[in-house]
Amino acid sequence: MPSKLKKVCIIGSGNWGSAIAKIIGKNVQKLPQFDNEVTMYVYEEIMNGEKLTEIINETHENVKYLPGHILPENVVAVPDVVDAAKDADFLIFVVPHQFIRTLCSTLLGKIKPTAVGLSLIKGFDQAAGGGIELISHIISRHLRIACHVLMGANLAGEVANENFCETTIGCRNFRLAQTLKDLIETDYFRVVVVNDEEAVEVCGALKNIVACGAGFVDGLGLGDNTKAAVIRLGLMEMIKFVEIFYPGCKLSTFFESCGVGDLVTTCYGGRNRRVSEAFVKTGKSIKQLEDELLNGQKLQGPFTAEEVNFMSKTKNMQDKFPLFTAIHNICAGKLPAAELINCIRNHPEHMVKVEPDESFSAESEPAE
Ligand SMILES: NC(=O)c1ccc[n+]([C@@H]2O[C@H](COP(=O)([O-])OP(=O)(O)OC[C@H]3O[C@@H](n4cnc5c(N)ncnc54)[C@H](O)[C@@H]3O)[C@@H](O)[C@H]2O)c1
Ligand SMILES: O=P(O)(O)OC[C@H](O)CO
Repeated sequence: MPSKLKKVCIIGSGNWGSAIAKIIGKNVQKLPQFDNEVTMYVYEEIMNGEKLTEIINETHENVKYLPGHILPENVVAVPDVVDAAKDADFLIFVVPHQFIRTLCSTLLGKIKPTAVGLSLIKGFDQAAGGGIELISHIISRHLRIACHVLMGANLAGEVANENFCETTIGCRNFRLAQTLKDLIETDYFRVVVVNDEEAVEVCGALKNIVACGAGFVDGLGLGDNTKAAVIRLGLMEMIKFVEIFYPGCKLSTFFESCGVGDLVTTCYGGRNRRVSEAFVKTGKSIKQLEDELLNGQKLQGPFTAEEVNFMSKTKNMQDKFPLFTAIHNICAGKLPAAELINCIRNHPEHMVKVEPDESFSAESEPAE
């Protein structure tokens, strides 16, 4: 008789995938409704002549993407994504966004039709017709399963160190919300669940563009006031983006960990910031720096900036997103980084915002 215990598969084993595997691996051991074994799809690589999956299963350490942290022994590395996912009731998607379509094609028809997805992937993909598509929507559409999201101020290394932080789950299904929270939450990793799924996911994707801007500011040596301006204008463009393309989302979502929280952490401690700073200081390309500095980890910001720019250009809306546009042009080598501030100096957010009511006009006109 098949087991009634719920099985979890983590699709991805990079820096964040491995950190979340550490949490989920421990949590399932405490939750009676879950099977003890957690499968983790590992994109196979050879490290010093040995397969990464074999190293992980023998030493319980992902020596390439999360060295120095021991994963629970019930997390089993599997090199074939179908083998890893086929029996799972919960699929945790945590690969760099550029790989999601291929993985979905491989998984189509090979997973449980009742499986539930949770995407931790920060990014978008281009949609036909000049727009963007949310990663959770790509997963839902391709695999015909529900897919919720988790985004937050969560630098993987700090989470793996068990330093306190918060995260946001976007889930409209009330019953599932509690199960997902139980699966993810620990005493150092606190989860807030909101039902504003799209806004949570858009925040997670767009903050990576802002992080590149913060890195350019650091590379140019402009200091913390300028960085604060980039963070604030970035937040305003994130809100504008959601207002235009995902109407009905809530402003309050931007005050969750997925919003301002993630903007702060990513603009000070993230990989997008670090590579963007080096881009200004060294003059090397983003791709070259990604290869040199990240040891196989992937950047999401420059890709996302390109995707968002493609959409705003197609829809003739570049003037609504001057910061996102400038960051894309700098990443693409079309604009010198030093031009960043000139591009945002006259940002629409700097317009006078006081309404011309009676009291305003009376006080502002000098008396005759
Ligand atoms: N690292 C973080 O601090 C962090 C925190 C929160 C969210 N995220 C998000 O999580 C997602 C995954 O990031 P990450 O940090 O775990 O990954 P990562 O940057 O460490 O990426 C490397 C991963 O990509 C895999 N890979 C390489 N080529 C592949 C291919 N062709 N097909 C499939 N996989 C391939 C590698 O094996 C490795 O597992 C991203 O969207 C990221 O924005 C990351
Ligand atoms: O290192 P980054 O720039 O990919 O950011 C990592 C996380 O998204 C921070 O929450």
